[in-house]
Amino acid sequence: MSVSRAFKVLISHPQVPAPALQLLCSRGAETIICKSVPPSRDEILEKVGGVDAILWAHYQPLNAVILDAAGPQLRAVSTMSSGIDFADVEEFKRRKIPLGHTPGVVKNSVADLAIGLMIAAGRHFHAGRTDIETSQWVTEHIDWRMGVEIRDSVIGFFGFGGISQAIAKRLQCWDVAKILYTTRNRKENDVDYKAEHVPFERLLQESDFLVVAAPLTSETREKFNSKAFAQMKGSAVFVNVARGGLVNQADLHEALSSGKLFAAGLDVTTPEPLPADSPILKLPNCVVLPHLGTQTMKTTIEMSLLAANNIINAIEDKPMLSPAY
Ligand SMILES: O=C(O)C(=O)CO
Repeated sequence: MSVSRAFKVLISHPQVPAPALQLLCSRGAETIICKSVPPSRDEILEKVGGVDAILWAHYQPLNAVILDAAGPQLRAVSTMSSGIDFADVEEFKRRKIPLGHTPGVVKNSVADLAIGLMIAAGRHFHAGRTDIETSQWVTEHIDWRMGVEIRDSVIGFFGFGGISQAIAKRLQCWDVAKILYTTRNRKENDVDYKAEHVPFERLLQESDFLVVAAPLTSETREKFNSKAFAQMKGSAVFVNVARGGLVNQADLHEALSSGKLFAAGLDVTTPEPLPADSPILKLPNCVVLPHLGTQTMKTTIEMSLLAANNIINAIEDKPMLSPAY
């Protein structure tokens, strides 16, 4: 079924995959595509006036300034992301503008990457590479670069949404000792993953691998700070695939450099991009990636299609497939 009249959609980034643009066009959309990479706020503000919908394909602030510039006819916005900490959700609610996002389709690629970080951090990928580059390859030492294994480990999740569940699903055949998670409320489907809902303190104290995969909110900001790291095992591996803001990075640096924490794997940092001289990059026991969680073509196409379908539904006065509020 096609919508009854043509509608205009601002595409905030020129590299949004073609299938999403084709889908929108097949449903009567005129797409107005921004050309700048990285996206230019000036270009967005110049082109957004009068559009019916916006496909927001990056992490810049999505706030009243954009909504004002778009105008009162705006009927739908969807991000191409799971996290929406860059969007002023209260402003969308106040204006009753539907806002969509794409959590359901990011989980698999982020889960793969999280397991990669658990292993990369637990098994010294970063330090091992540096050892080769600095001719410190000393295999004759039996205790050289001893790592920790996922097998027989307690895996803890802070947040137990789609990403954590996708990781837990993958780990079912890794012979883990136990899966724990902390969320505000117990998840009914935790039995599917043999996962136990525990208070935050227990999660900290018992996890051998602690994976952060929760939204950044005022409640979760810097939840992982010196007080939290002090309660974790000295042999623990800390992994963050959510947002850098959940972690006090200076406190994490201190915990890693003082040996209070064994290792960390980070796909997200504060700030992003991380400056090349950031102290966290100098730590041998910290693997840092430049926010690559969803960087596969398969997932990027799925995200763009879900964002396009969110917009089409809202324009057709139907609920978005994946509403953010
Ligand atoms: O989709 C998101 O919000 C991500 O940050 C994926 O890494």
